[in-house]
Amino acid sequence: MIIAANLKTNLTRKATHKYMQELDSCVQKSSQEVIVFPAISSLDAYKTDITVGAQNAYPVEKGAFTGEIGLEHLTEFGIKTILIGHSERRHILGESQEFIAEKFHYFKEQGFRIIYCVGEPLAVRESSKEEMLAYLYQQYEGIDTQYENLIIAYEPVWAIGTGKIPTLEDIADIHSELKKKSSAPLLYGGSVKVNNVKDILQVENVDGVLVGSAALYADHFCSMIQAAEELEKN
Ligand SMILES: O=C[C@H](O)COP(=O)(O)O
Repeated sequence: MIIAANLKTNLTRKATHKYMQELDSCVQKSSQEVIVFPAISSLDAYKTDITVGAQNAYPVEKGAFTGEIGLEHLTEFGIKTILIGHSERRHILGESQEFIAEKFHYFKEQGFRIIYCVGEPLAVRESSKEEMLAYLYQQYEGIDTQYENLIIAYEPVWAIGTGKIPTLEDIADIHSELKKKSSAPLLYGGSVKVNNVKDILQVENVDGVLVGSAALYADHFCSMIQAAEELEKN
């Protein structure tokens, strides 16, 4: 399974080094694929089996894009994994589908592993299933859903950082619909915690999880990796 941590705007470089060190011993004992997305200023060439990814980068090698980083900055640390389309970039930072697709194509051309996020806000969730799926499918526009290095993460916006999650039946239903769009591994994200990860990982068509706040503590994140490990052994 794929167990990913998005550290967002948390953990300094020093704290991230400590975090990676703590996590490393956990990952050594596991056969799960573990990916960590540190804050941009905490990117580094970590000596670890954990895949380190970028939460964001501008689709350019380098240039005049104040406040952004480009391919050159990722290459310095051997980073070949990137998160694209996260709801915080769509809804807080105002990234359009067109720009997200541009980023996707740039990093696809560079052969990056892309974790591509889709998800609906609460108002859309409360509309009909058809409207909700239409909203989600619009987030696939301009994206190569057959890209071999693609992982998709379904993250309902209203479940992110709120402690609310869809029912397991709803996750199963939406994941089965999304699998029709792409056979890429499909992660669930949004309020995944130590106490619900096992149930979520057992839902059909859930190939892993993308965890935010509950992954900020290495021991909590490690418990989630162990939960996935136990499920695979049984
Ligand atoms: O990328 C991760 C998601 O936004 C989930 O965040 P959360 O686990 O804090 O709800």
